[in-house]
Amino acid sequence: MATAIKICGISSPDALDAAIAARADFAGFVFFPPSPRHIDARAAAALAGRAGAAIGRVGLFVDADDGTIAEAVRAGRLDAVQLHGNETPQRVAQVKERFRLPVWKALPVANAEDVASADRYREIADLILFDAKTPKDAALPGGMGLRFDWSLVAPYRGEIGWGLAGGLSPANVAEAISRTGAPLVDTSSGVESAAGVKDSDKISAFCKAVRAA
Ligand SMILES: O=C(O)c1ccccc1NCC(=O)[C@H](O)[C@H](O)COP(=O)(O)O
Repeated sequence: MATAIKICGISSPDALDAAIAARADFAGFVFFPPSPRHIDARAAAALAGRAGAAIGRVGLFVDADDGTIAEAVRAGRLDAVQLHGNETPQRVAQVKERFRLPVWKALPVANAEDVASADRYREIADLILFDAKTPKDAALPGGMGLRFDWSLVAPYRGEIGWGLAGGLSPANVAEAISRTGAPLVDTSSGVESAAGVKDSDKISAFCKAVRAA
């Protein structure tokens, strides 16, 4: 089966157009003000209108309240909600019940126990996104271009879908897929020219590399 592609942190029409032209499956919209990729509801609405049905829209939140998620779901016409903070299985279940959308739970990975913790979200989350664990004093809990030891997820046989994130780029994504068998890959800073600035050529190269893998 083809590996699905998510380009996270889309915040401009050019980046959105590049992701669609490169036939990425999902555009990630970041609703987290400290991020250089943060967009507000107005920008999300404009991007959603431009995207139409050409690409799936995943809203990324970090320990957000229902009001924040509701506004973004409406404005960005989101197809899925990605929870990238310390959300418990109970909180994931609440968000799923309240918004009636697929919920992706990001899990920070530094060791085998972190991967095993995905089991807590079984029958609750729709997809687990394994991402690199950021240092305690990091500015952001994701989107830092850090990768983790891919051999940790290679044995993962969870019952729900999963994806791989963290430091993926056009140069390493083929190797990441061949070493992990990830059904979905997610990148952000690996397709940027500066923090928060997506590079259309890198988006195109990333998607080509995934399809060639
Ligand atoms: O991208 C952000 O700014 C961000 C902020 C807060 C939480 C998560 C964030 N990004 C999460 C993603 O989905 C990224 O694609 C993932 O962490 C991989 O990022 P990168 O290592 O830069 O490819």
